[in-house]
Amino acid sequence: MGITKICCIGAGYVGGPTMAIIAQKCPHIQVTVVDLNEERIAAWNDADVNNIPIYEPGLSEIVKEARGRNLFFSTEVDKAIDEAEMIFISVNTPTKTYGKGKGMAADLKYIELCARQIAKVAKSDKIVVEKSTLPVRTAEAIKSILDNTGNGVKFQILSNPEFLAEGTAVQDLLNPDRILIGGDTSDEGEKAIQELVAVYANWVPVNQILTTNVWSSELSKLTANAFLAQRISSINALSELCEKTGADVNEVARAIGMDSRIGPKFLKASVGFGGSCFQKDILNLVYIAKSYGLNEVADYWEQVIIMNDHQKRRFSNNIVKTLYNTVSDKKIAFLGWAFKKDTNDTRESAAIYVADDLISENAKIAVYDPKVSRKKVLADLDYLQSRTADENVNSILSFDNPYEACNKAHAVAILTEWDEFVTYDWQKIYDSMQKPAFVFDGRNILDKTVLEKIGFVYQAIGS
Ligand SMILES: NC(=O)C1=CN([C@@H]2O[C@H](COP(=O)(O)OP(=O)(O)OC[C@H]3O[C@@H](n4cnc5c(N)ncnc54)[C@H](O)[C@@H]3O)[C@@H](O)[C@H]2O)C=CC1
Ligand SMILES: O=C(O)[C@H]1O[C@H](OP(=O)(O)OP(=O)(O)OC[C@H]2O[C@@H](n3ccc(=O)[nH]c3=O)[C@H](O)[C@@H]2O)[C@H](O)[C@@H](O)[C@@H]1O
Repeated sequence: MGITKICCIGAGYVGGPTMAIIAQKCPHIQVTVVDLNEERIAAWNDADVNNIPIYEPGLSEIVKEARGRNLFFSTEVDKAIDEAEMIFISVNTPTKTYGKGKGMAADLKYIELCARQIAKVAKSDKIVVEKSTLPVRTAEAIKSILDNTGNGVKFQILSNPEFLAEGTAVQDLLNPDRILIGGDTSDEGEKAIQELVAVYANWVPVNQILTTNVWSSELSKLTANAFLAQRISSINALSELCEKTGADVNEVARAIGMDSRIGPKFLKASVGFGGSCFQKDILNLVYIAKSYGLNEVADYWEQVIIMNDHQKRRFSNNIVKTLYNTVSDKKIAFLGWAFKKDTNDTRESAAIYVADDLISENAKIAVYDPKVSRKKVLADLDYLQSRTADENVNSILSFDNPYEACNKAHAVAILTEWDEFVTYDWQKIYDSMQKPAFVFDGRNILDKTVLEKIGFVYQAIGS
């Protein structure tokens, strides 16, 4: 038969880019991305594609090509559900902030709302695809809602987790390492799996499309994120030991990464990993393990988060200690606020926690990030509820120009690895700063020899 109409619920960091690529690669399929957030949909529809709500290299060009042809953004959720043969659920699944599992379990209220809405609206058979990252066995709950509250139409539920990383979303979607599709092992389930395989096969080699049972697929997503984050916490744990022993973590990472069994990726020591998913997904994994009574399994994975929190705190403590045990009323310039380069996303960024610690010590934080607004920085700090919004406003200075951010600062802290930071005129920055001028490089991107020659006191992670 072949799918001709797709709907995606959730126009966020995953739904938007993923559907843009499907639309680009499958001109014969009409793709409608819906969201309750009117402002977000309006931004996706902005006549100037540079104003789409998500910054990803290469994305605006693809949206420009497909939008209005076979890619649509809308707030008419019911209409899009009704028309589509295949519905992707790509809504947020944050950590619960209330009730049972607070601070650990995934909050599935948005997922359940989607399932209920699909059940209410659907008049013809649908394939429902879990694109959001979900706890293992969520498909069971979705199926129960669809089958028991629907209009008697038949639903097939597939799990199709997304592995894209922000900042490289377009490339990751165009050339994925693999596409994972989990489904029911019945004949109908197999048929649904093949419908989704056929969509991806428009650009992904079929031998890279992996099909599994639905539980393996759901659990593989949490497992992949746990393994990736674990590598960062492992190298960050060693960075502290390097600082004590005279070893250099970059050299250690290079040496172990050349072992083909270990491999070179995800071994970059840093101020700590951020992003909307690593922490949330590991906490979710820990919660699931605990709920089955697997306490050793839970403790094992929880250590990845404990180490990451330690790494962020260690960075801020070191700034205070090095600046003669007080940062009160001192201007500390933050280069970078996003959780990694090439994205405007700040969720769980290490910068937020480091700034929070320093503001508690009465520091003034001067922020420059090429893609993050002052509004976002303040919202991130307010969310922590460490102090009043007014106090945050008084503690954060925002700049559109990095040289002004660093002017008269006591220290510069690198929080994000934006490429442009390396190209700055560091002599000019040095000349404008208070002396001694300190640089705390939370991303190990600057050249120690060059900076020390200029006169900086330079400290990196793990050396
Ligand atoms: N951000 C990332 O890089 C990745 C995220 N994921 C997973 O994908 C899922 C989505 O993540 P993001 O796109 O980052 O989230 P997001 O927060 O950027 O987007 C989710 C969107 O869903 C909308 N929404 C929520 N409930 C809705 C409803 N009932 N009807 C219509 N719209 C609704 C929200 O308004 C929001 O715009 C999460 O489960 C996440 O773990 C997976 C891989 C990568
Ligand atoms: O489920 C998700 O949301 C996604 O989570 C991560 O992607 P993302 O968080 O966008 O970005 P990463 O490149 O993984 O970086 C995460 C954090 O780790 C940090 N990091 C990464 C690599 C490294 O070696 N060291 C390090 O500190 C980054 O700076 C960043 O703060 C995964 O890489 C994706 O495969 C996954 O789809």
